[in-house]
Amino acid sequence: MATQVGYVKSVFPVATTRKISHCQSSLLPCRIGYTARVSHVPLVKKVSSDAVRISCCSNNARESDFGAEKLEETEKSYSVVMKFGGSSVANAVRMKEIANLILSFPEERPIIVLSAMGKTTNKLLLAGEKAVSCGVTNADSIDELSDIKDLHLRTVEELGVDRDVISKHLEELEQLLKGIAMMKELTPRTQDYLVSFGECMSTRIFAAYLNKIGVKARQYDAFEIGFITTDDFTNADILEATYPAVAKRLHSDWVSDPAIPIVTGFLGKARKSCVRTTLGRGGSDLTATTIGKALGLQEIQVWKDVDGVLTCDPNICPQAQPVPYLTFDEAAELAYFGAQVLHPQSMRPAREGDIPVRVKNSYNPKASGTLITKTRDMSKALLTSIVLKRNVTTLDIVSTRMLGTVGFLAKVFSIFEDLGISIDMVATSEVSISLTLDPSKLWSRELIQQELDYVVEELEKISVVNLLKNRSIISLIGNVQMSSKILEKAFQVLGSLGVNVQMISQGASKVNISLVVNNDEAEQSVRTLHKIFFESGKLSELENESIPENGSVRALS
Ligand SMILES: Nc1ncnc2c1ncn2[C@@H]1O[C@H](COP(=O)(O)OP(=O)(O)O)[C@@H](O)[C@H]1O
Ligand SMILES: N[C@@H](CC(=O)OP(=O)(O)O)C(=O)O
Repeated sequence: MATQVGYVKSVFPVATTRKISHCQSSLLPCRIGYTARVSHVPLVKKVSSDAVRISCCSNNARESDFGAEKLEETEKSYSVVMKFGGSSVANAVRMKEIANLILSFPEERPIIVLSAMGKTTNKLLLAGEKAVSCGVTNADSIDELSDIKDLHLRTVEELGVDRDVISKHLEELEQLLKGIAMMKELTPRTQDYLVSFGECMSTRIFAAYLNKIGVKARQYDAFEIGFITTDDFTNADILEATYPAVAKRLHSDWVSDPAIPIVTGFLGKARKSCVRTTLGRGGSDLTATTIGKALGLQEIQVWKDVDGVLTCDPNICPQAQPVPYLTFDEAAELAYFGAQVLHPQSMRPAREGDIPVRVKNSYNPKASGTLITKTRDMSKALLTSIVLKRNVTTLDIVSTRMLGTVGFLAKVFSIFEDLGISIDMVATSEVSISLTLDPSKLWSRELIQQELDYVVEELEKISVVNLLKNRSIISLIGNVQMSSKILEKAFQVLGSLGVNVQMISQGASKVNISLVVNNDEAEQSVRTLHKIFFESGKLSELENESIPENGSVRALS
């Protein structure tokens, strides 16, 4: 395609060197009234008073090709989004530390995303369950409500901010629990409304504290600034309309009255019913990456209570080590297959916007953490991380009719589609399919036993079905180009433990090999695999290829 040079009346507030890939279409906020030099651009279309859509059809165009002629420092908008999880803002002391941490990066122009304080979300869920249960007639008797009130009022007091910033929320929360106790009804929709109080209060307290110490901050409820989601309460998906809406709102506020935005994580607004939704547990990570993509920021930072993404869940393997670099694909597989450290959907916006994600430890900011990017040097990589997903159900579906039959797989999958049950892993042969069902999607649904019975009933019309519960998926995240080496070692380890692998699948993502084993054998298997791959020498990298002999595997187990 021939290079074209044109001029539009706009300025991009975000100065990045992000590469715009071939024929990618980006919606970027800009300010009207400035002249920007635009090259390689066959199509520039104004879509609102302060945004243009650029369709770029050049292989090598970079965002800097679209830079403003004169972009003053003061005109630059945000550079980074920093998300702090519940453990990072658990009390007044932690909030003060987080404020200092933010201020220790004076060169950044951050947007802050916060989760609810400490275990507040769990307590709100428990309070809801108690309110709806028999025997509870009044919210006053729910201990979790008292704990939530104590924590938030104590924090306000210790930070020296006005308790008015949350007093209305605490009153409303009590009223809501009274209503639930009276009606004995707690729908997923009400549950989302109930848990939203956590983030609404943490952000108000923190914004008030920053203002008190002289740092201008502004609180935002995500459901008021354009986070539009599906109406799937408790696990809503972010809709495309979110990106321009959020960018427009945050950007125009910055232009008219600059202040650090403090945004509620985890929350959105249902497109159809217009009420509050939540993005699934741990959803504040997704809020952060959505903001990162919406504003085309330089970096997305998620601050946790561990030194980054680790080689394994530290609760299973206390020796787990931080992984310095990951690709979006690796991080997404790791999150999807059960590593609590990242929300399963959170990598999607970052990958689409090609924005680096840095996972850092708010308790140990000096630790370098994990940097997640589109690509990394995989030439020496073997294994990156081991992930365990427990309580998985597997189905073995055997049909003699599958041999040479058209449409058998389609029929099987349509049965799951009709019921909205998602499948994690699939392995097929000429006459059989084995698959695993996602436990988080499965067991949170009330009708599940009936639904499973129905699935089996439907499948039995065309096959012989064997349903097996209490299984676990061990996912080996790494360089699947080296799958023979990884599997050779993994099977040596599992064989020495007497563990029978019931199913194996190597996904198209090229970064994940998943193995199904019994629940009661899973943790020991993961611990031993971790010892062999990560603790005995550097087997996780190809540089040092000396694989221990069988004997040493046994010795370690
Ligand atoms: N592979 C892993 N790497 C890092 N942490 C993990 C991993 N698997 C599980 N975890 C757990 O995830 C926790 C951090 O995630 P989370 O609690 O959601 O953080 P936050 O609430 O700060 O966002 C860690 O404390 C750790 O126990
Ligand atoms: N507070 C919500 C959302 C969240 O992201 O929390 P955290 O960042 O603490 O995992 C939850 O507990 O699920």
